Amino acid sequence: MENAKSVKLVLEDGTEIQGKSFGAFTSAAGEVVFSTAMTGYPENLTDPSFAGQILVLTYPMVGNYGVPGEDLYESISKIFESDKIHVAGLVVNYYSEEHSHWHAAKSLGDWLSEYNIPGIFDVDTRLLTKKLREKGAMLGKIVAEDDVPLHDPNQDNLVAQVSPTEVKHYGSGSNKIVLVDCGTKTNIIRCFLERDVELIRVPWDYDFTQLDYDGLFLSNGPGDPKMCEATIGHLQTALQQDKPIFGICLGSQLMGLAAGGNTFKLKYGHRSHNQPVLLTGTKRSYITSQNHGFAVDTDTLPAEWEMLFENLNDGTCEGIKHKTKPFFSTQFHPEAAGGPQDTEFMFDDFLKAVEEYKEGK
Ligand SMILES: NC(=O)CC[C@H](N)C(=O)O
Repeated sequence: MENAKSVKLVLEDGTEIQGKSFGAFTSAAGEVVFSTAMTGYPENLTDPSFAGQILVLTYPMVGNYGVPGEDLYESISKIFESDKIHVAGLVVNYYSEEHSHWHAAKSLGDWLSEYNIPGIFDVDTRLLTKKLREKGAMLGKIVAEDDVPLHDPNQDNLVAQVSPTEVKHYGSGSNKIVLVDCGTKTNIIRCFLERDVELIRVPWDYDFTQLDYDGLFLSNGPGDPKMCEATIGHLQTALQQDKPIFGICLGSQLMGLAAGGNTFKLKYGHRSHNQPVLLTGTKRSYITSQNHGFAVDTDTLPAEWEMLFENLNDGTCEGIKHKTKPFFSTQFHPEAAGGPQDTEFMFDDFLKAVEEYKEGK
């Protein structure tokens, strides 16, 4: 892009990296995290779990397939993971303003501008990632004209900012599932609606314990799971019963906390489409899509709980399960979007548990 204005990326350790502006020419602060996924920027940027984060992409060329046009299905997006861009900023190496794809409606830069989100390109994102791997995720900011203070998004209740304020109903089916929306990705809703499910989507702090349902689902979401006290409280009531519960990512962390375990912040998190996980007690591994900065500390889980999946790169917890009740979770994203769909069977496993519960098994 000729004529691109200069902007810089500043990290909390004092590092300053000069680059060029695309998207909105504005300043923004957040937590600087990296993803090694090779594709999927329309999905990543709209994933509410990225709220408050400046996303660094290691894949060297970004923007070449543009951004698809909006398309709705059951009043939710068919394409995007929510109805807006959630990242605070985007850092790439080569930005391809010229895009080409049958479904592209606009360029990545124009899309970022629409939501007033700054992008910076001409940054050696692999070198930057090595730094983030050594020092851990850092606070940082993209600075255009006006400077902004550094800001730690993990001190905010980000879930309250991205969760809906109203209850919504979707689909029809024989299994009534309550989805606690802490910032759900729409592909989770799509995965349920492709199955025999009537979905009741409720806000993060809604008292779902009063509802009539067959199974409870806890969504992904941004920030520190310990901010979700209201959800954890309601969940503790649900854990006293026997109705199946399934959680993904933040949902897995909330299940761990409600069970009495602890969560901790990972050094730099897992964000990519090729994270290997091992199903506990087997030699079976799966390649999974991930986006998280916190994890359940398996050692703190009460005796009735155990680790369901383990990350094969660093041994951290990738899901938990109750030893006797149908409560289980994945730290990774079985709904993918983007990334491999190899673990989508987790939705079938959950619905099987729901049907067995209804049959009184
Ligand atoms: N994708 C998610 O749900 C992320 C959960 C949590 N905010 C974390 O970073 O660990």
